[in-house]
Amino acid sequence: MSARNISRDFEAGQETIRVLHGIDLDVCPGELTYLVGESGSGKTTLISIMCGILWPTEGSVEVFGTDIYGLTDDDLVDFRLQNIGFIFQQYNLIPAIDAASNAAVPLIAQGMDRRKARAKAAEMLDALNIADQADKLPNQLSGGQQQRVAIARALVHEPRLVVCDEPTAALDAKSGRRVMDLLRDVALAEDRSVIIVTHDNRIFDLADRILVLEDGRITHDGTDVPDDH
Ligand SMILES: Nc1ncnc2c1ncn2[C@@H]1O[C@H](COP(=O)(O)OP(=O)(O)OP(=O)(O)O)[C@@H](O)[C@H]1O
Repeated sequence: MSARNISRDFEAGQETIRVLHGIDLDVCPGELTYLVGESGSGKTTLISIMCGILWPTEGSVEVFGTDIYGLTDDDLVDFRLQNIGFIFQQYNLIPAIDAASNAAVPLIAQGMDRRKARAKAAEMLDALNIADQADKLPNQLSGGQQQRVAIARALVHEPRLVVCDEPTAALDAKSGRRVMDLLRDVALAEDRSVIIVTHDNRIFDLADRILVLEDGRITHDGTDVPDDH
C-alpha cells in the first residue's frame, strides 16, 4: 500500500492544528512494519488514514491498487470489510454477544452462515489460547482477553492489510509473543501487509521495518529502532 503527501488537520477551538505533514509512505507486502513515536506524534491518526477510516485533509492512499479515498462511502465500507482488519486501543466489542460471536462479526457481515462463522471464529480464539472463553460476554473477560477477542475479529476474515494499535500493550510477555506469532503466521504473506503501532520494546526485535514518527513527520526508516525510542 502507499500513502502520498498525507496531511491531516484538526480543529481545536478557533485554531487549525496540522498533525501530519505531507507523509509519503510505501508499505511492502510480506513485511512486518512498525510505527513508533512519542505520544501525540500522530501514529493513530496516520494508521486510521491508511486503513480507510479517517479522511486525510490532503493526499491519497492506495491499498492493493485501489485509491481508497476515491471510492464512494458505500464502496469504501465494502472495501474495508473485504480487505482490511484493524485492532484499536479501544476494543469496541459488542457487549451483548459472546466472544466467539464478536470474533465472527466480519464473516457474518460478509454473508457467511452464522454457525460456520462462529466455528471459524472459535478456531481463531483457540490459536490465541482463549478457546475456553468463547461463550463469555465481553464484560466477563479480562482486558487482555478482550484484546485477544479483538485480535481474533481482526484476523478471522484473513484480510490483506492488518493495522494494529498497540496489540501487545495489555498482555504479559508470553501472551504478547503469542499474538505476534499469530500476526506473523496469519496476517503476513507475500501479498499481505501488517502495520503495527507500538511502544513495546519487548517486541522490537520482530519487526522487518521500523518507522519513527515525530511531530507528524517520518524521521527514521530502518530495520532497527534509534536508541532514544
Ligand atoms: N479528533 C481529534 N480532534 C482534535 N485533535 C486530535 C484528534 N485526534 C487526534 N488529535 C490530535 O492529534 C495529535 C496526534 O494524535 P494521535 O492520537 O494520532 O497521536 P499518537 O501518536 O497515536 O499518540 P498516542 O501514542 O498517545 O496514542 C495529538 O495532538 C492529538 O491531540
